[in-house]
Order: sequence, then structure tokens, then C-alpha cells
Amino acid sequence: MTELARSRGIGLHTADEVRAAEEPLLAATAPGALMQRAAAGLATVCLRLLGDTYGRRVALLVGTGNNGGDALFAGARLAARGARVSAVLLDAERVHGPALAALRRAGGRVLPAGAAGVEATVTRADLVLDGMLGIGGSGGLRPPAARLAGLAANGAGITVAVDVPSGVDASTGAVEGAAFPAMHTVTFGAVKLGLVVGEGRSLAGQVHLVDIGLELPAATVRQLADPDVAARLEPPSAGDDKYSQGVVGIVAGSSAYPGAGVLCTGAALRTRPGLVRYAGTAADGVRAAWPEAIVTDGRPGDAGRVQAWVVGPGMGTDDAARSVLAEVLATDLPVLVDADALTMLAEQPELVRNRTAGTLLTPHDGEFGRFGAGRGGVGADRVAAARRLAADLGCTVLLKGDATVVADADGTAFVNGTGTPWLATAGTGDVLSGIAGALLATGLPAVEAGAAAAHLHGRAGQLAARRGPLLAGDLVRRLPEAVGRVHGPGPAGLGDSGP
Ligand SMILES: NC(=O)C1=CN([C@@H]2O[C@H](COP(=O)(O)OP(=O)(O)OC[C@H]3O[C@@H](n4cnc5c(N)ncnc54)[C@H](O)[C@@H]3O)[C@@H](O)[C@H]2O)[C@@H](O)CC1
Ligand SMILES: Nc1ncnc2c1ncn2[C@@H]1O[C@H](COP(=O)(O)OP(=O)(O)O)[C@@H](O)[C@H]1O
Ligand SMILES: [K+]
Repeated sequence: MTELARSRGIGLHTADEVRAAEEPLLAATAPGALMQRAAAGLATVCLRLLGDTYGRRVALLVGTGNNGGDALFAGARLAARGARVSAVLLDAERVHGPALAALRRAGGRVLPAGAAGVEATVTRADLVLDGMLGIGGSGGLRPPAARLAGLAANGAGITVAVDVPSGVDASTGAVEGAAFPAMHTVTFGAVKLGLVVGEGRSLAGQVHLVDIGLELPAATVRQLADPDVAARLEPPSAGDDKYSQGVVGIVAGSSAYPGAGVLCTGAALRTRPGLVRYAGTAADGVRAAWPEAIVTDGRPGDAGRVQAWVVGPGMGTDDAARSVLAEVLATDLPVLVDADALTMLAEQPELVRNRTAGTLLTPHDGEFGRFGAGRGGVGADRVAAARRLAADLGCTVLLKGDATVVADADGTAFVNGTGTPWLATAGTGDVLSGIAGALLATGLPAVEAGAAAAHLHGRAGQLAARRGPLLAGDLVRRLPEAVGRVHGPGPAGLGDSGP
């Protein structure tokens, strides 16, 4: 097996996939065994978070299904270690019986959600464990559950979600109304997709995976970690020269707006030590900023041979720009289409439908909405949205955002785990295009180049944000360090958000 095939990243799964994997395991194990594995893992994480357990106050928010059972059994384990545990039941008539009995035996207190002491119990707890809804939840939280989530949000304790924060759709990350704001989520058997994408990403906090022995099918959605990206960034070897490292061509910026050309070219240069060619009307600015690039103010065809093109950032949408876009898309080379080129492409999608080489579109939500398959907007299911546009155009779509999604026409997808909200500033998208273009030129498939680029871009953003508010140019400066960082040892966990 090649290193690339091994470095496939962390699998992300839907609630249906988890349920299907649970069935044979439930049949093969003693009744309640899986829930005990889940509760033991959950209690271990809570003990670690609490530090000293004796006398600490723990509030359990307990729903009507097995998610509530997990919380009660874990609560019983914490009570046995000296914690003062109170269980708030959403419905005292429907609760996991053996788990409730275990909590009572361990000395836990039980009160219904409507009882007078609930507010104080939840807001004054040192740790609040959300066992209201897991993968069996659907739709927005009903009022009593929504009220408890609100109390936990206003309290001072550590908030921990059992399997999934209640109110978050485990499969999509969508949230309808209120949800439990978790600082930590302890999830069982598999990382649910909804914990790392959409609104679910920020509500889940840090994700801890507890192995309960599930055997899952190969994931169609994955998240790359540092070593997975490193495997896609082969350093030059003794036999390499500047051409063998991948030559990328950049068409970006304009005489009025040279900045996009400068940022995009710089990002490409700093991603790979190969060769970067530039063709466009921001040639003077690019030449002045980057003497290492080979620059022409002519058309792409005048630039010399390249292995991939980036087209779009800041290039304008006039007739000349349209003709340049058509020329680049008529080549049999991989092309990344961004910004102004996406605006033009949305009016002429046939330009990409029959391309044989990879085509990577990198829209933000506004640009996504301009395409036929994107009308009506991205919506709450971001992975489905990216897949829809990719399938419609036969392209790869990188949908930018807090957790950038990259999807191929066949449904293969990645969700990015790095980054910082400081990236929401002008020009950072131009930098992403330069990085992804440079990786496309090395021969990586478009979906892999997009996923690796989003990871590196996010890492560069995290490094730059350590010094305070960042500018797009800071990302370019931090790129070599970001590349070094993914090659080096260090934490490589899911959604790991910090260098
Ligand atoms: N099946 C198994 O063997 C295992 C299941 N485990 C736990 O079981 C969970 C799934 O359990 P369940 O299938 O019982 O489902 P849940 O406990 O997630 O929720 C189902 C209950 O919530 C109610 N409900 C649904 N939507 C609601 C809403 N919007 N507002 C308020 N109430 C709502 C339903 O009426 C139902 O009673 C997992 O997330 C995990 O925590 C773990 O113990 C591991 C083993
Ligand atoms: N809230 C956020 N958290 C993390 N990253 C973000 C956030 N908002 C935007 N980004 C990232 O910042 C970049 C913005 O790109 P884009 O919208 O094209 O900006 P521009 O066109 O100004 O270059 C994308 O990589 C996107 O994923
Ligand atoms: K939960």
C-alpha cells in the first residue's frame, strides 16, 4: 500500500452508518455491554476534566432514550468516586430503568425537569453532562430540553455532551433552534460528521472518541490530520529539478487590483519550491513583489508550459477576462476556478462540464448560490450542498467556511479541521487558491489537493493568529512554517485546532 493510500485521514460517519454497525455488535454482545463500554469511556473523560472528583457537583441532563442511559451510568461511576451527582429527568415516566437504578444505588439525587431546584442544580454544577439526545434525536429541541440547554449555557460548569450535543443533527451538523453548547463531546464508536461541520462544529467543542468495538464501512467523508497532509507534500529529492516539482500558472489580479495576483502568486511560491508562472494584467505588481516568479502580461498561452492553472481572483469579469477563462478551461490541464472566474462560470457552466482534467471550484457561500445547483443557497447541510454542485458540474467543489468542505462528483468528501475565525478577512481566499493550485500542479487529484490546501491554509492562519489579528499577507509569510509543522511531530487529532 502506498503512503498516500494509508494516510486517508479520520473517517466521519452518519447516524445511519453508526446504527447499522451497532446492530451486529449488539447481537453478539451481552445485553447492556455496549452501553457500559460507552459509560466507562464517558466517565473517564469526565474524571480527567474534573481533576479532583470528591465533593464536586455534577448535573446530568437525562432524555428518554439510550443517550440518557449513558449519562446515568456514567453519573453512577462519578458518584462512586465521591462526586455529588444530580440527574434532571426530561420525562420521569420514560427513562432508562437499569441506569436510573444504578445512579440511585450510587447515591445520586433525581429530580424532574420541572422541579424548583433545577435551575440552581444546573447553573451551579461543576460539570453538566448532556444526555438528552444522541443519534436518535430529530428536529429542534422541545421546550423543556431547550430550557435545560439554556441553563447549561448560562452556568459556570464544564459542559460535556454525550455522543452528540443535543439539538445538533449528528449526520449534518445542522441545528434547528436551541442546542447544548458543549466544551467537550465524548462520542462513541465513530466520529459523527455533524460534530465537525456546520453549526455542530462549534457546539461540539473538543471531540473525544471512545472505542466501543464498532466496525464501520469505509467512510465517504474524511478529515485529514497533519501526517495525512504531509504524505501529500513530498519534499524534493536529489533527482528533482524545478520542472519536476510541478509548475503552476496563475491568472489573477488586474491592473486596477494587483493585490489578488500578488497574494495568489506568493502563496503558490511558498507552498512548493518548483516554478510559478504568472500571466495577467497585474504583471508589474507581481514582478515587483515576487522576482522568483516568471511573469508575462500576455495571455495564458504566452506564459510557457505549466501543469495546472489557477484562474479568477481579482481578474474582473469583462470580455477580456471571459476570453482568458475560456482559454484556460479549454486546456487539458487541471484548473482551479475561483472568485471572478466563478461569477463568469455560473453564467456558462458548459465550459467545465466536459473537461477531462480535474477542475476545482472554490466558492464561498455567495458564489455557490450563483450556480444552478446552488440556487436557494448552501443550507444547513454543507457536505450535501458541495456534493450537489460537484455532481451537477462533474467537478470538484471546495466550499469555504469555518469548516471548509471539499467534495468530488462521486461523493467522496473531506471536512477541514484547521483554521481560525481570524481567516474571515479580505484576500485569504486568494492565498488558498495559490496553495491549492501549487498542489494541483504536483499531480494530486483535485479533491486531495483541495483538502490538503485547506488544511495548510488553516494551519498558516493559526500560526499567524498567535500574534493577533492577521492579514492575508501574513498567511503567505507563515506558509513555510505551516508546511514544516505538518511534517513535524505534534498533535494530529481530529479538529485539532492549534499549532
Ligand atoms: N445502541 C447502542 O447499543 C448504543 C447506544 N448508545 C447511546 O444511545 C444513543 C441513541 O439512543 P436512542 O436511539 O435511544 O436515541 P436517543 O437517546 O438519542 O433519543 C431518542 C429519544 O429522544 C426523543 N426525541 C427525539 N427528538 C427529540 C427532540 N427534538 N426533543 C426532545 N426529545 C426528542 C425520542 O422521543 C426518543 O425517546 C446514542 O447516541 C448513544 O448515546 C451508546 O450507549 C452505545 C451503545
Ligand atoms: N468564520 C471563519 N472561520 C474560519 N475560516 C473562515 C471563516 N470565514 C472565512 N474563512 C476562511 O477564509 C477564507 C476566505 O475566502 P474568501 O471568502 O474567498 O475571501 P477573499 O475573496 O477576500 O479572498 C476561506 O478560506 C474561508 O474558509
Ligand atoms: K447528548
